[in-house]
Amino acid sequence: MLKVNNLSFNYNKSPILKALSFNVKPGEYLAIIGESGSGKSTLLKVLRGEYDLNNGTVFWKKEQILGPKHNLVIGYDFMKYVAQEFELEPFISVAENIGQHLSNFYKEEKKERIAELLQVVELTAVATTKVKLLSGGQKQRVALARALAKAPEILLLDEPFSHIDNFKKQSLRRSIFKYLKDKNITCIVATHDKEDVLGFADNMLVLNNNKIEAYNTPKQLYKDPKTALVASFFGEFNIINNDIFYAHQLKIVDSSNLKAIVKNNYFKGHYYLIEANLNGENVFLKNSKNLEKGAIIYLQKIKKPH
Ligand SMILES: Nc1ncnc2c1ncn2[C@@H]1O[C@H](COP(=O)(O)OP(=O)(O)OP(=O)(O)O)[C@@H](O)[C@H]1O
Repeated sequence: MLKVNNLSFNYNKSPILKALSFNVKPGEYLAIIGESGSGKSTLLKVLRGEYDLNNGTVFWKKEQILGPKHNLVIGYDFMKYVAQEFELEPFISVAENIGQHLSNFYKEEKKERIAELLQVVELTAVATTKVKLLSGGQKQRVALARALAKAPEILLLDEPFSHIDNFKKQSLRRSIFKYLKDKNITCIVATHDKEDVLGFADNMLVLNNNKIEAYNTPKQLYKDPKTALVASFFGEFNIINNDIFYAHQLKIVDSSNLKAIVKNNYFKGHYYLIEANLNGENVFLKNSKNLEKGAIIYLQKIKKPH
């Protein structure tokens, strides 16, 4: 179990993380979300021992994670971290980068391990290509495979799919998260993208104002977002009479006391997102057809989220 107890951290005077406490079980996937600058990357770095804490403790099983004041070399062997800027060796091949820290003593095992990881990150076709010739997204996948090479107990990932194109992203996510579950690797991922979370993460931690604003399963937070920040992670939402409603929870009806004027239509594929003005406030709803600007519509809240 990763046990984070009362963790506080500042780079200088102003606090970045204040009194955070949470646990992550072996094999669990915890997603860290929050606005840009909320401290997601900082939290990952602190968890790997890159900085000394101002207060609190972090333990993995019986071992305390400590910062540079206590360790000559930053980091721990059982934990791997993939930063937003991944550091690879540009002049050697993809396979060589992945196997860089694997022992040459067991040549056959090393070869098999590299082949397995190339498959997980879907890079078998470029195994012998020099890394400097790869795209940003391919490099990101090499960094992921390299972090997995020595089978860490915990993996810390900062925006792991941010450089990867939409065609590849979904299959890659499924492949990576399945691999991590199969191998019981604990995983903490900082992300902006709900697609990294929904269907994969066991729990979600929302950082805001230096603190944990919400911590629960993605399903629970989706069904009952207590704050606008949590709701905004999942999609367009509205606050009507102090209640939060997603865009799909507003329906157009023949008449109601929620009278709105259509301002804009956005084509979204299988639906249109309609922006309308309701008593001076912007509201968003989903509709199968686009609507004329200026049209008067009546809305009904179709489902209370909780
Ligand atoms: N090395 C540093 N020294 C001083 N301040 C820093 C340092 N790194 C980050 N910060 C500050 O700490 C705060 C949190 O930054 P952090 O990168 O952890 O946020 P984040 O949530 O990961 O953001 P993003 O989603 O944009 O990556 C920001 O205000 C940032 O300016």
